[in-house]
Amino acid sequence: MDARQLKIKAAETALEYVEDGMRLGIGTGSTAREFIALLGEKVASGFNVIGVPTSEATARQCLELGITLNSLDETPELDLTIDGADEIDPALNLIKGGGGALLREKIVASASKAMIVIADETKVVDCLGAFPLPIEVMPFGLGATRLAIERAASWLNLSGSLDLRQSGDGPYMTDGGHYIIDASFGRIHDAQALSDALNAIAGVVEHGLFIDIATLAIVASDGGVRTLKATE
Ligand SMILES: O=C(CO)[C@H](O)[C@H](O)COP(=O)(O)O
Repeated sequence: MDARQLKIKAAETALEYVEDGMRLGIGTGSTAREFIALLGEKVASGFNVIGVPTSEATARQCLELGITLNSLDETPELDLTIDGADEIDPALNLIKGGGGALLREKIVASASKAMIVIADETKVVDCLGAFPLPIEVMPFGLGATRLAIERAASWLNLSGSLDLRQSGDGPYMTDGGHYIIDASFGRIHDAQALSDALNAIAGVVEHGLFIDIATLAIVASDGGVRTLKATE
């Protein structure tokens, strides 16, 4: 199976967890896009959900498919969020934000009773960090924030390049009007400590470490689809 077929397989399985009438957080990225396409087919046949999108791109796709959308102001508590991930560790801690939507993704997933991650097998790792960690930062004070990130990382014996994500002629801009720094720290042995250190930096808006948020992962490979539950 090619990569797209694996994403569709994971998305199909995730759809089985969506019940009629659910308030649903809807993720961003190429795997989430396959899920939204399938959800759209179900909605077209009379199934009802209230979706809360995690990005403008997801909102556009949902609206094209006739999926009802609300904001988190209108619907502040969600039953379930379904989203992709860049890495998944055995405790179901994640790196997210490869698609640039990590802030809204974390807000939406945190407002949900459960979060199901959909992915192909390549996203499953023993230890987070091969994928550069996206860190969403304020454009104001970028140099100072970058230095603070470097220092915070070095206290945790982490180092590596901090690359300002680019798009076209300039820095990539998130839906929230922020920049993203992709931090290549390598293996992150203590994700909680790094999360705490990054959250303490004034110019950091959010980062792509999702700790204790995902409740289930649906992972597709050539051998079939398996579900992973968090291990302590
Ligand atoms: O976090 C994300 C977007 O911010 C995506 O869920 C993540 O990048 C995975 O994307 P894909 O399904 O395209 O591999």
